[in-house]
Amino acid sequence: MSNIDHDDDGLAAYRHALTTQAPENSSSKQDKRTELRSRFLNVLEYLQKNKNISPIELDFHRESSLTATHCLSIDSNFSQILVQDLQTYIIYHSIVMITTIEQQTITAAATLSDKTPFVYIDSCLIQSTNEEDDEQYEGCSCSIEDTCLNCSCATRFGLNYDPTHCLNPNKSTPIFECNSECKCSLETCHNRVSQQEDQSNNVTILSASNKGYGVIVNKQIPRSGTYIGEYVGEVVSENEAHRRIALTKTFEHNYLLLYNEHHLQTITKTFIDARYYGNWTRFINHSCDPNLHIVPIRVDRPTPPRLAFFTRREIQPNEELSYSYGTIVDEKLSKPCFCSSSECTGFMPYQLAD
Ligand SMILES: C[S@@+](CC[C@H](N)C(=O)[O-])C[C@H]1O[C@@H](n2cnc3c(N)ncnc32)[C@H](O)[C@@H]1O
Repeated sequence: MSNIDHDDDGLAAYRHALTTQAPENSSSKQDKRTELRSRFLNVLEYLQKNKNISPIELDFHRESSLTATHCLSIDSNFSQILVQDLQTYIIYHSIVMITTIEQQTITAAATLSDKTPFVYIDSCLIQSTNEEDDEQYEGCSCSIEDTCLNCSCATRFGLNYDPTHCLNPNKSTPIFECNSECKCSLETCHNRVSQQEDQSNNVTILSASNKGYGVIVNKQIPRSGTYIGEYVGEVVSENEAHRRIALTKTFEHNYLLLYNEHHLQTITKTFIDARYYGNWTRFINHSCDPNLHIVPIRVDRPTPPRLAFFTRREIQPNEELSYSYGTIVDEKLSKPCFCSSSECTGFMPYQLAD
């Protein structure tokens, strides 16, 4: 970075605080959290006193630091990203120089002012009011070493996955995975793919030019049908979804995903909002020629389905992950699309058209 502020009115202490790792001998995650939090609050205090930072920017720093420290207790990898984000943001404002941050995270600074702070979660937040939704599926009668290739869950609607854990390419029927009532184990069962580790350790979140943030893969994903991750967030009602979308300004990123499942004459609609609570998949952008698609999966209960991303083809290192946000394009309501694929229609799908 060439844009460094060299004044040293107490800055050295803050630079030191940000560049050094939390002490290894911190006895617990809680200690690390407290330590990190106090470092960031010190930085905030410094910014407030010494720099001309607007209340909105200050709020952004405060929110990010709290989110980052909160995340530390949930997922240390991701909290690392958020912590880096906060540091990068400070660099962006030429306040301190952090030498430990990777170049690609620095690039992300360009759009950090657009970033909505959020809380990292591993599974959807569901407020169920309908008793039918709480129905637990029966389990299979397999043993703990079974592969479940032919068990009652796996064959309920035809084969779900092949023995290498890839989605059956001919799959068009609903997917039921083995559930908490089954005796089989995560280690040997082939019918628990969306319950296995996702690709979060194989991705980097970075600035994707005029799309805001995006997600690229670090290592090649060779096979079509590979499980990538689950879109998690708050599961909201249709009314609440419309209320939230009406409050979203056109220039803001939208994290509300509507998934329609058509069955005979009925449509099951699932609304998941990852704006305030989500995981890394909330950063996956739209493309008119996407390399991922969403597959609804049932594990314990009928609703809401888990919305799982699977690859549609081989994905190369550094390639951006993308899926199609929908098919309805309204040139008056849709935002311009910057996916830059040869199939690009020029417009983003209008997500909440009904
Ligand atoms: C679920 S968010 C994706 C992550 C987002 N880019 C971010 O920085 O947090 C969806 C928003 O990203 C932006 N976006 C996604 N794909 C885009 C594309 N192909 N062209 C333009 N903007 C895109 C839009 O603002 C959209 O509402």
